[in-house]
Amino acid sequence: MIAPVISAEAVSIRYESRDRDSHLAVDDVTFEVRQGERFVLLGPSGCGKTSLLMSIAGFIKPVSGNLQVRGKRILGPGPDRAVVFQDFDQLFPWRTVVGNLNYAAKLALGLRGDEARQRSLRYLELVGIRDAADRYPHQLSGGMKQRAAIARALSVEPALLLLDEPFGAVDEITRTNLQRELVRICDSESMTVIMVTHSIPEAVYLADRVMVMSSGPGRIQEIVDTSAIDGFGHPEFGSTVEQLRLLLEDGSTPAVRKNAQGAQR
Ligand SMILES: Nc1ncnc2c1ncn2[C@@H]1O[C@H](COP(=O)(O)OP(=O)(O)OP(=O)(O)O)[C@@H](O)[C@H]1O
Repeated sequence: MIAPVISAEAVSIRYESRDRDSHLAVDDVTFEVRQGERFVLLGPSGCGKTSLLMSIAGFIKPVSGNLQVRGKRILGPGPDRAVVFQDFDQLFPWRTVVGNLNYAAKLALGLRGDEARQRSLRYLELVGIRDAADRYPHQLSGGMKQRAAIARALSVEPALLLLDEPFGAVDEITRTNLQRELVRICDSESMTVIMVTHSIPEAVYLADRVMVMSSGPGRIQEIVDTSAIDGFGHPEFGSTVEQLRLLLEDGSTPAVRKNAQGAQR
């Protein structure tokens, strides 16, 4: 049997600090993410979504539990996992925007010269900043930097893409384009995505499954199957958004609980 792309078993994350007691951010979380799946983490601010994503990226070590990528324990970051952070400053400041993408194409795909540049420009076009290709990161707005980081991550077509609220700073039209493009690329490349968002409609649109977390410390509340909903116009789109909203607000609703149980595949 093929190992899941990500397997988290009883994972807990704790922050230690000198000036206050240690803080349990994520408590005993167990889930799996399969090949080609888009798995979205949804929950109130501070429930540990970013911490969990960063531990999958290999930047944070859980205090207990077992976290594996394709059956191997995660010991640190790796080229199999591309990350787009919330932070705007993710690009190399000494390279132009297209230079940043070219460098990634060289490292990840072995592309150079015109082949790399043409590919990079295609992805910049996709996120709507083709005209800024030859600018340096400090010459871009926050939203443009974020789009460049997304273009760079998508352009190397990683096996696992980790996205932390990637579309928060972009305008509505670009956001819709990026969402659509993400779905297209994931489907055509069978790319696996784990994504944090605060937007319930975005979660329902993008996800195959939504993991709803509760806070204090972060635990899994429900894992809801949304894979049948293939667009904003799907007849169950609105009701699923509403169900997730209620789930976030006050724990659970019977309808969502029933769906979620079916979804625990
Ligand atoms: N470096 C750190 N040191 C100490 N505590 C931290 C650190 N990073 C996060 N925390 C705490 O861990 C908890 C989870 O934080 P995290 O950023 O993972 O939550 P989140 O769900 O991603 O929040 P948001 O939606 O606001 O981004 C919070 O209580 C936060 O204050």
